[in-house]
Amino acid sequence: MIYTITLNPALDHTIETNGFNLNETNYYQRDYKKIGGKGINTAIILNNLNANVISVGILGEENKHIFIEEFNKIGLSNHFILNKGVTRTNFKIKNLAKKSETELNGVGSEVSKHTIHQLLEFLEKKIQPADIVIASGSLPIGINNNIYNEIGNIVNDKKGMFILDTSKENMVNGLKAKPFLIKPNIEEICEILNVKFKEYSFDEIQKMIQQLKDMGARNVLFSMGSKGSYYFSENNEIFHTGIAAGKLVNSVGSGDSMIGGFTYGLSLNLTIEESLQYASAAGGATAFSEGLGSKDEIEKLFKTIQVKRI
Ligand SMILES: Nc1ncnc2c1ncn2[C@@H]1O[C@H](COP(=O)(O)OP(=O)(O)O)[C@@H](O)[C@H]1O
Ligand SMILES: O=P(O)(O)OC[C@H]1O[C@](O)(COP(=O)(O)O)[C@@H](O)[C@@H]1O
Repeated sequence: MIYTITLNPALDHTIETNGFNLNETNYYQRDYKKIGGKGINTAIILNNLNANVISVGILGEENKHIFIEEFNKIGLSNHFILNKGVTRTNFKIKNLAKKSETELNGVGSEVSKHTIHQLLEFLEKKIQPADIVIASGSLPIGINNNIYNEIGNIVNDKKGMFILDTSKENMVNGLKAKPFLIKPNIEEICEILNVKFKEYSFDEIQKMIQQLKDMGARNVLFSMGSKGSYYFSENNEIFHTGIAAGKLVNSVGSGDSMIGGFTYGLSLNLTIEESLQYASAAGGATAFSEGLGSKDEIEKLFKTIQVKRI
């Protein structure tokens, strides 16, 4: 079984505008809302690919129905602990003229100790050897930044495989549980290592990846948006994966989809090259649609992805 954990889900509200000026009244052309949050996005991709996945996490009582209705519609198994208040809305402002995306994410309602305790109890009871557990995203107020370390330790005790996708101190602490995989982009690597966010040479990147491994990461999938990705394995192999060709529609969720595609390959015991092809195909399929990539699109793009051992 694959579990995805989303402690801070979001309703993603995309606003498309031909441009706007700060401190003025502006009008936008179109908007749409999708359920989101990193683990939920990854679970939807895995569900689209017909993998055995359960989406787990915390939802605000007040707008839970929006998520539950969508889970039921797409047939996604789920187990969410309900918390007082509302699940946050994250605004994604797409400037069509400038081809730029600006994100304004909510911090989320405060989560009670009892809620998080219930979630940890559920994981303790359910996780079996060889299960894959993917924990992703930021933390709402009230949750200790050591939580991904705690979850990782539960997964390790149960002999499962732990995958972690988060940032800053949540990642620094989570790395102590030695996750099988992390998938940072350059901005996240800079935040974790506390260095300036800028362009780095490949040699510098390799040193930064080694630092992440020294902190606990076993394998690192370094994603670079439309420049593809590098996979640095625990056996010191390096693979470069190219991207699918297509028209960018909305890249929100591409990173989460990439983790979904890669995990799909892992769950089927595919080769590392094939898993990387699924990772890039899923990321691309999502980038080329308003929501998340469909099975048909991912399978179609899969065949076009080049993976090269460096
Ligand atoms: N415009 C794009 N065209 C094709 N593939 C893309 C595009 N944007 C993202 N992807 C795919 O999705 C992966 C993850 O995207 P990325 O933007 O790096 O993630 P994140 O949102 O976590 O920073 C990329 O490595 C690539 O394979
Ligand atoms: O939990 P965080 O880090 O605040 O991020 C949540 C946001 O990230 C997303 O999961 C998208 O993430 P990616 O674009 O990195 O795949 C959105 O659905 C959501 O709004």
